Amino acid sequence: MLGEKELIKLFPEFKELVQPSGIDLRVDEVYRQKGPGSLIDNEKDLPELERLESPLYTLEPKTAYSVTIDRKIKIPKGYSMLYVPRSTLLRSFISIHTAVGDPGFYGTLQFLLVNQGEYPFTLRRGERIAQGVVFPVEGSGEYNGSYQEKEE
Ligand SMILES: O=c1ccn([C@H]2C[C@H](O)[C@@H](COP(=O)(O)OP(=O)(O)OP(=O)(O)O)O2)c(=O)[nH]1
Repeated sequence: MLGEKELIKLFPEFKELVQPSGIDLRVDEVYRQKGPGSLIDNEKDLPELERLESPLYTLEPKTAYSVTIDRKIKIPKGYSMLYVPRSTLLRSFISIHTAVGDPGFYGTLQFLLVNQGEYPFTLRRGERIAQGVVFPVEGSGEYNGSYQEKEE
């Protein structure tokens, strides 16, 4: 796992968010599901989303939300990222579900956030909700899938 010094070199645009062993990630937009979806023969039909008004998001009990992270990230070739929740959210009955960040990915990260509790939870746009931890990967190629965005 990479530490602070290496992380600042690899992710200079996240400098102020670098922690001893990861990068803090802040919530940007929050969406509710608006319709059905499917995955059949690897054909994706993602559910329609409805954006919640910011900056104060009210997360209703037993409800799932799709959330974006507040700046685009470039994962350099030769490295992967895993995303883990901020423990304050877990202590508040909020879970965050994430996948792997691939070498070469550029774009907006999107996580699933679920209020598992019995009461509403209020989250402000820009709060830190997760941490990305980075590992070197040997012999990797680069991600070029459907969520890859064009680098500016
Ligand atoms: O929780 C996560 C984890 C990763 N990513 C980003 C970075 C990752 O490189 C990219 C693609 O993730 P993955 O390979 O898991 O997605 P897929 O469904 O297999 O996409 P594709 O079909 O385009 O390969 O999405 C997220 O937005 N959220």
